[in-house]
Order: sequence, then structure tokens, then C-alpha cells
Amino acid sequence: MHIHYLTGEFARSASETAFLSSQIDRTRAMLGFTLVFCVAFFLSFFVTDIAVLGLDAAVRDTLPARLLVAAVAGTWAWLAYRRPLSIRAMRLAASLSEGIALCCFMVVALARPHEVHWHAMSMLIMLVVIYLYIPNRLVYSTALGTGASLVFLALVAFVLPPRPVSDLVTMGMLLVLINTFGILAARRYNWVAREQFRLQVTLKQLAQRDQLTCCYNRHYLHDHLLEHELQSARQRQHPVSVILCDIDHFKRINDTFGHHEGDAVIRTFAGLLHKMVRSGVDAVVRYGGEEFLLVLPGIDLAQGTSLAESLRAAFAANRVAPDADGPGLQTTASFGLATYDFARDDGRVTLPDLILAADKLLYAAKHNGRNRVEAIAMN
Ligand SMILES: Nc1nc2c(ncn2[C@@H]2O[C@H](COP(=O)(O)OP(=O)(O)OP(=O)(O)O)[C@@H](O)[C@H]2O)c(=O)[nH]1
Repeated sequence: MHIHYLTGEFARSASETAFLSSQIDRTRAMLGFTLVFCVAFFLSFFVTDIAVLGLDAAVRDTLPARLLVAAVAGTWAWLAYRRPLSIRAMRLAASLSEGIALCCFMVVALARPHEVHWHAMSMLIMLVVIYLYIPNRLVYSTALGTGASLVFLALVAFVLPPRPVSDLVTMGMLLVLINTFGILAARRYNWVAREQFRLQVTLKQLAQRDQLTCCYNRHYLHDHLLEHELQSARQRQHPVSVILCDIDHFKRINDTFGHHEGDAVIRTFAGLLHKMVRSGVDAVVRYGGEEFLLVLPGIDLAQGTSLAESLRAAFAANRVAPDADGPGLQTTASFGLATYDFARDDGRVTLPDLILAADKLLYAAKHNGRNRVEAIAMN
């Protein structure tokens, strides 16, 4: 999970999407809040204009632009509260509202050409809001912020009544500064948020997964997986199979080739299990030293037995021989499989019962000569 040094975003799009998805509720709330704030900001300035200046031509002329900003920002804020906007839609909402607000600001500046200093101050405030408060991609905020700064400077230099060069230079410097600090602060915010996410992912990984094989650990099995799979099986009323499998005569591998090679065999076995089950559907758990549990939702006895047979045959084709000249050792594994069909559930059997049954069958497979599959349907 590498963070790009310029944008502060994850370099890999899959990591970035995972991060954005984890933040989506917070981002939606932030977007809604800041857009409501924008509506209030633009409308309140209209009210104070009338209070101070009366309904003169300049105030009247800028009303449609202000109403347009309020309408666009207000509509997006309402949408953000009402429905789960996608990340793309939220970015569109942010960019569109920012763009229209900046255009409206230019209209106000043109309509009131003698208040350049106030306009400059408002511009700086708007840039702070764009870089730091409205959630958007840094590259979009930068394009809008720097683009609007250049347009504003061009208005002051060529369109509005002439001003001393020193004024222009000072204004230009201030705009460069606020854009630079805005970009740096937004980048740092991106970076810190992603660092935090990366840490959370690592901690979750450490808490849920076994370090040697990257399989789920027993802690995760008992704390989360069993409950989740049981609920889902009862809801969907489908069969669930569990397979408990154990490498045969593993002690011999350790004794012959050492623990390092033993670890490699465990990793190979786990890799094979991961490769041959359905990614994102089945769960592979390291149940003990060289013992693994597979939880297979929607898999009946015939399908489970066929999978266990394929796993058995694939692993038996594997030989442990670190020295190419040596005879090596054949590696095999034994499998116990138990299935329960939740479509015909009478509430008697739970997943721990299935695991217990699979454990007994694994013991039977060892007892009956190893390198074999024993299976049972529990209803
Ligand atoms: N290298 C390595 N060995 C482990 C690990 N965890 C457990 N073991 C070893 O695995 C061996 C398991 O041996 P046993 O339980 O006697 O079983 P076995 O030799 O596989 O015999 P059967 O299961 O009856 O076929 C023990 O020697 C443990 O020390 C591990 O993470 N790495």
C-alpha cells in the first residue's frame, strides 16, 4: 500500500478504492455539511448586500448567479443526505459546486469593480474552503483553485479599473501562497488519513490472519466467521460444508528436512487450498499446526467430496525434496468433510457441531490409512 508522494493518495487504485469506500459515510456527511454552509454563505452575503447597499443594480444583477450557486450546492447537499452517492458522484458534486461558486464570485467582482480588496479577501476564503473543507480529489481542487486564482488576477489586471502594480504583485503573491499552503495541507491530510487506514488494515490482518500462511486464524473463526456463516446459511437456506484437513506424517518432514522446510510445506498446502477454493466466498482457516479448516457455503456433500478429492490428489502430487538428488518425501493429507443442508434445518445442528463431525472423520481418515477423504451429510 504505497502512498504517492505528490497526491498523498494510494498509488494502487484497488487500495485507493478500498480506502475511499471505508470513508464513504463520513465523506458524504462532510460534503453535505460544507455544501449547506456554501448555500448559507452565498445567500447571507446577498442579504447583507441589500441591508447595506439597498437593492441597487449591482446587487440585483448578481442575484441570479448567487441563486444558481445556492440551487446547485443545495440540490447536491440534499442528494448527499437522501441517497448513498457514489465516490464519483460526490466528486462531481464537489467540483460542480466549486466551479459554479467560483464563476458566481467572478460575476460579483465584475458587478462591483471598486471593491477589489474585499473580493481578494473573499477569494482567499473560498480557496481555503476548496482545499480543506469540501472533500474532493486534490488534483481537481488544485485545478479549480489555481485556475480561479489566474482568472481573478487577469480580471484585476485587465478588466477592472486600473490599480497600482504593487497591488497586483501583492495580490498575486498572496494567491500563490494560499494555493501552495492549501495544496500542501490537503496533501498532508490525504497522507495522514491513508497512513491511518494502512495501519488499521495491518492491525486487522494481524488480528485475523495467521502470519505463516495468511489464512484466517481460530480467533477470527470463533469471533466472526462461524456466526456470520450460520446466519447467512439460515437466511439463504443453503447447504454448508466444512472440511478439516491435516498433512500426513508431518513430524517426519520436520525431522528429516528441518522446521524451515516444514514451514514451506505448510505454506504450499495453504497456497493450494486458497488456489482451489472460491476466492471471497469460501474461508480457509489455519486450525492447528498443520491442520486447516475450509468453510464452504452453498456446497453440498457431492460437491464437497469432489473438492476434497481434488485437493487430496493435487497435494499428493507434491514431493518435499530440497536437495534435487535426494529421494525426497511424498506429502499427502487426510480430509474429514461434514455437510449440513440448512434448507432442511431443524435447529439441531450448528457449525461447531459440523466441525466436530469433520474432526471425527479426519481422525477416521488417518486411522484408515491416511491420504483419503471421509465424508458425511448430517441431515
Ligand atoms: N515446521 C513447523 N512444524 C509445526 C508447526 N506447527 C506444528 N508443527 C509440528 O507438526 C508436527 C505434528 O505432528 P503430529 O501431530 O504428531 O502429526 P503427524 O506427524 O502429522 O502425524 P499424523 O497427523 O498422524 O499423520 C509436530 O512435530 C509439530 O511440532 C509449524 O508451524 N511449523
